[in-house]
Amino acid sequence: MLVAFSGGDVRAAEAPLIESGQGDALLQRAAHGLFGVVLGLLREAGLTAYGATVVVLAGSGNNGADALYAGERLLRRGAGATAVLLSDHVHAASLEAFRRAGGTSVTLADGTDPGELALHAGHADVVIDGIVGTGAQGGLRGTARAFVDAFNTAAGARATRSALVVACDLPSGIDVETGQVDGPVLAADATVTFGSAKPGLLLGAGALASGEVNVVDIGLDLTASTPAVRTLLHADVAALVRAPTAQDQKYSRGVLGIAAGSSRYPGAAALAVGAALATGLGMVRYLGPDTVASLVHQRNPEAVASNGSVADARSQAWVVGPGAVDDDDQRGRASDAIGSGLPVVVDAGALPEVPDRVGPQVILTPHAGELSQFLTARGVDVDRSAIEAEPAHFALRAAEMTGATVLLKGFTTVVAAPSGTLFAQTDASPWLSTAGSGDTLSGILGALAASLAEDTGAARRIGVADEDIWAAIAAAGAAIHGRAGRRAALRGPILISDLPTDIRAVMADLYEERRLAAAM
Ligand SMILES: NC(=O)C1=CN([C@@H]2O[C@H](COP(=O)(O)OP(=O)(O)OC[C@H]3O[C@@H](n4cnc5c(N)ncnc54)[C@H](O)[C@@H]3O)[C@@H](O)[C@H]2O)[C@@H](O)CC1
Ligand SMILES: [K+]
Repeated sequence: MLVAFSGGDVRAAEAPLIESGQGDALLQRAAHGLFGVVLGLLREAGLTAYGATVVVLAGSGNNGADALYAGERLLRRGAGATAVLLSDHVHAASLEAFRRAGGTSVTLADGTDPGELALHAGHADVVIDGIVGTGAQGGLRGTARAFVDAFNTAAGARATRSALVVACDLPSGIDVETGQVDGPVLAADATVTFGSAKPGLLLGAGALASGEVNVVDIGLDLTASTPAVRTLLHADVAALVRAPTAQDQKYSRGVLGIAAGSSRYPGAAALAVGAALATGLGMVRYLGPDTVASLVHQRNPEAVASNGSVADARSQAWVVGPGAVDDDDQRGRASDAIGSGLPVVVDAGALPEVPDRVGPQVILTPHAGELSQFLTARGVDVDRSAIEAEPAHFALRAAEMTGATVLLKGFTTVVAAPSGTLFAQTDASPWLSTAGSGDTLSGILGALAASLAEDTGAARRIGVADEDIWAAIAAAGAAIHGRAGRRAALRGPILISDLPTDIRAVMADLYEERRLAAAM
C-alpha cells in the first residue's frame, strides 16, 4: 500500500534527526535514493549515466540540495550535468559538491528570459526537479514560475517531450497536501519522494503530475502519525479478493442482488450484471422490470431474475440505482436494500433514497455533480466545480455527515470512510469516461462486497482497521475497474459492453499475483 503522510508530519519526523545533527545524513540518503531511481530510468531508456546529459533545477531550499547531491553522484558516474539555479541562495555545500564533481551552473536572474535555458533543459536526457519540495508556499513564483512556464513551452507536454523529468520529493507547482495546482507545474515522469508519499502525490492534479511514485526510506519514524491518504497497489488488491475454495458452493461464494435499470435505461442493468459476474461470485439475482430482465438474460443467462422484492431475494450484498430512473418499484427496492443492514452500493438514481444516517457498509458512488446535489439536499451548498477542486475534502465531509462510505468518481477516484480514512486510486484510463462506465463500476463493487461480506479476515489481510474495510473494498473496486479500462483501451476506444472480458483478465492477474505471493 502506498501510504501518504502530510508534509507537516514528515517534517515533524525529520525535526528530531536534524536537531541531533543528522540533517546532512538525511539529505545524503534522499540524494542517494534519487540517484538510484534516475540510474534505473536511464537504464530503462537504454542509456547509462556515462555520457548522459543531466540538468538539475535547484531552488533555494533542501529540495535543491537533494537534487544537487544526486547530480554530484551522476557526475561521478560520467554524466555531464548543468545546474540551473533558480535563486541566489542555493544550498552552498551541495552546490560546492556538484561543482567539485565537474558540474557547471548558471543562475537565472530575476527578469532574464529563461527561454534559452529551458530549451537546453528540454534537450537533456534527464531533468531533475529540485525547485521546491515540502517547503513550497502557494503556486510557483518568480524565476521558478518563469522557468517552468518556459520549459513546458520549449519541451512540450509530457507525452511528447524527449527529456525525462524526475521530481525530487514532489513535482514543483503542486500543493503538497491537496495536489491542487495554482499556476504552472513541472509534470514528472517519475517522482522520488522521501520518508513517505505525500497526499498531493496521490490526489487530483498532483497525482497526474507525479508519474510513477517511488518512496525512499530515509529512516523517519512516522509510527505516531496517521496516514492522510492511502493507495492500494496491485498486491493489496490481490490480497483482498477472495478466491473460491474446494469447500465453497455458490451461496458461500457470495450472492449479489442488483436492482438496476428501468424501461428508460435498460442497458445499465445488463452492464452492472455483466461486470459483477466477471468479477467473480456465486450468483447474481436481478430485480427489475420483465423487459429489462430479458435484456439481462440475453447477455447473461446465468443471472437469476425476478420482479419481486428485496426481502424475497436473499443476498449478501446489493447494488441499487444504476439506470433506475422514474421507476417507483426500483426506488422502493433501493430503500429496502439500504435499510437491510447488508452492504449496498448506492449509485445514481438511488442516491436520493439515502436516509440521514447509515453505516459504513453503505457505499455511495456519486460523481461530482451527484455529490453536489447530495450535499446541497443536506444543507451544504456546494457546486460541482468546488467538489472537483477539492474532491477529498467533500468526500470526507459526506462520509462524516452520513456515516456512509463515499466513493467519489473522477480520474482520481477518492474513497472516504466515515472514520476519516481516505483512499485515492489513479488506476483509470481517460478512455473510461464514457456512458455506462459507472454501471460496470457498481457491478464490480457489488461483487466484491458480496464475496467479502462474511470474510472476517479481509481487513487484516491488507492491514486496515475493521471499520475501514468497506472503504478498502471500494478502493479495490476502483482499482480493478481502472485496470480493466486501461487494458481495454489497448484495443482502441472502449466499448463498455466489452469491459467484462478485461475485468476477468484483471481478476486472473490478481489471482496469479496471490498465488505467487503465497508461494514465496
Ligand atoms: N529537512 C531535511 O533535513 C530534509 C529535507 N528533505 C528535502 O527538503 C525539502 C524541504 O526543504 P525546505 O524546507 O528547505 O523547503 P523547499 O526546498 O521545499 O523549498 C523552500 C524554498 O523554496 C522557496 N519557495 C517556497 N515556495 C515557493 C514558491 N511557491 N515559488 C517559488 N519558490 C518558493 C522558499 O524561498 C524556500 O526557501 C523536502 O521536500 C525534501 O526534498 C529531504 O532531503 C529529507 C531531509
Ligand atoms: K521538486
